[in-house]
Amino acid sequence: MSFQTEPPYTHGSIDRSAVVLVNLGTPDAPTSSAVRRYLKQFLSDPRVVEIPRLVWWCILNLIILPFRSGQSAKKYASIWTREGSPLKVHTQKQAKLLAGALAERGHDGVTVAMAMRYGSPSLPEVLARLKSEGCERIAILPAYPQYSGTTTGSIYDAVFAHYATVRNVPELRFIKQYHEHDTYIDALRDSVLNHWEAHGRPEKLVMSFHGVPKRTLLLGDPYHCQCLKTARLLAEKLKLTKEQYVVTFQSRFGKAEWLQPYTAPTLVALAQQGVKRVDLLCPGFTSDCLETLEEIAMEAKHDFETAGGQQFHYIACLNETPAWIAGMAEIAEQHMIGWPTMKTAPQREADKKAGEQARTAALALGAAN
Ligand SMILES: C=CC1=C(C)c2cc3[nH]c(cc4nc(cc5[nH]c(cc1n2)c(C)c5CCC(=O)O)C(CCC(=O)O)=C4C)c(C)c3C=C
Ligand SMILES: [Fe+2]
Ligand SMILES: [Fe+2]
Repeated sequence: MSFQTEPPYTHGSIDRSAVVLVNLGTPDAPTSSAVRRYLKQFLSDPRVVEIPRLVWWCILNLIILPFRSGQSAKKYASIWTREGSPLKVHTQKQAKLLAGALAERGHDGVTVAMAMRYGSPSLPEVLARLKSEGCERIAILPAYPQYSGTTTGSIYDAVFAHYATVRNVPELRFIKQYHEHDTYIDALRDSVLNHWEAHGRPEKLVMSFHGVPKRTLLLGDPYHCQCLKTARLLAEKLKLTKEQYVVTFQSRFGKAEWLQPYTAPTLVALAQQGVKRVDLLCPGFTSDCLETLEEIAMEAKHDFETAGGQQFHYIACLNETPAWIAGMAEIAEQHMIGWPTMKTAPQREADKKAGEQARTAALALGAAN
């Protein structure tokens, strides 16, 4: 086992801190070949599909990739923007705004980067860049409020795998979950209330989370419980009764049972029961993406209306809303406690001088030897 070549260690160098906002990833283009590349990497992750590897390799390569890549590419094409894939565009903007929010809160010398678990920019390339920029403290901030082994757990795997090749590993902090964090719940509440102020209230609020196989719940994954907690806290902040909202799970993949109730059949049942208007939000997604813009705002809307529903309102994800940017800054800040990111100007000047002195002393020692 050999490690990556380290830059020479220099005494007194000023270490930076970094926050890495990590999202799932998305294809580079809405084409069959780009989607195939993305799906191959994503669906080959044993955290995502827990089927014996050889069996899954055959299913993935012989059935899923040949058929799904083209179908998914058409869906991606329907939501693609001039700037690119919505998931990537939002994550990039969030990272930039988060840097500004941290600076406004008095943090200095904190780099904010964004990375994708699958596709680009990849975690290894971003972590390597941060090292070359002298970031000696890294906080990993997954874009997922609820922990699941399939998402956050997989980000951890990729971070560990990267640093397994590095000799001088930075100090690492991992933000595991923020499903009950006040700033997150408040940001969700604000976006629902803003929507209601502009468009009036629905008969039912549907909170749709991405699904996972039910088996993962039975095997100890906390994701389901965390989704229900988020929903309960949001409902409380909105002062909703149990009859006024419903929690559902979307994006089922394959034939196995996933978390229930499923979103689309629930919407059809509501329409058939005579519910005329539903508002739907996806609290588990912090940025809009294929699963919200196509599967929900287009397909699920169509399902509801075809079954007799009259008004389907999709409430956008938190994206770049100021309340959520401030929320992310607060969450990141709480995980950077003890890091020297809050420095006064005299402290920075003193650090600089101490660094210069240490370098001069190291050079003098080198010359004497
Ligand atoms: C195969 C199993 C899958 C599991 C388990 C899974 C969990 C999971 N996913 C998200 C968030 C997102 N998923 C997205 C797309 C997507 N998800 C799967 C499959 C599983 N997800 C597939 C095959 C796809 C690709 C699209 C398709 O072909 O249907 C996205 C959107 C990506 C984008 O480019 O916009 C997000 C976001 C969570 C939160 C989660 C478990 C909690
Ligand atoms: Fe997914
Ligand atoms: Fe989907």
